[in-house]
Amino acid sequence: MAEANPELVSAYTGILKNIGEDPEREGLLKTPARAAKAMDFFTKGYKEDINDILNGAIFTEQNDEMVIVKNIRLYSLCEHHLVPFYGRAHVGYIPNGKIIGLSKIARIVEHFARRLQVQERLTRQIAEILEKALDTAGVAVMIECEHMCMTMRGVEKEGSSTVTSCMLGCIRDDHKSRTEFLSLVRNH
Ligand SMILES: Nc1nc2c(ncn2[C@@H]2O[C@H](COP(=O)(O)OP(=O)(O)OP(=O)(O)O)[C@@H](O)[C@H]2O)c(=O)[nH]1
Ligand SMILES: [Zn+2]
Repeated sequence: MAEANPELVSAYTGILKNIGEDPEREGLLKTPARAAKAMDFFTKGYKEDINDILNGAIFTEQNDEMVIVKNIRLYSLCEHHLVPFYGRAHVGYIPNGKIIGLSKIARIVEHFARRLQVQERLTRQIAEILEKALDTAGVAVMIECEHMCMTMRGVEKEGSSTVTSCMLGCIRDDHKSRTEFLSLVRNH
């Protein structure tokens, strides 16, 4: 595994000191390096190129029925508090001559989740990249997450969840497509 980023390591050493801990005690000696590597992983989306995910996984196919990948587990970091929010994404689209490898839909979710986010923007970014890459007839993304900034701190509402959606093209405009998406994702 790559070495930890030295600036991040020293920032975490500072955090340990500032919360009243002793970074020299045995249990914490490697903690700044471990935390730096963990933070690098939580934000790995910044270093990825979306084209590496998309390239080679888009195929010509004359199918115009809705495709849905649901219950894609995601973990992200709230940009306001740097604490996790996590849950599931449901992604659907209606092709318009092109389809994408199914695993790439989960990789797209991962790409945009692994950075500092708000749930609304995450939802929209996933929908917009699919629309752009596939020139879809319609796209729908629904995300349900628990925000730890609302459960383990702040308002402390354990069990509350936030649902966001972004619908584009015919799924936004056509009542039947929208209902089809909603009924398929709710049926789990
Ligand atoms: N819309 C949106 N808000 C979020 C998201 N994640 C966290 N927040 C909210 O961001 C807001 C930040 O509000 P502030 O009043 O500046 O922060 P705060 O004093 O820590 O607020 P509390 O969480 O209410 O204690 C809070 O209401 C959070 O619930 C998100 O993904 N989307
Ligand atoms: Zn937050």
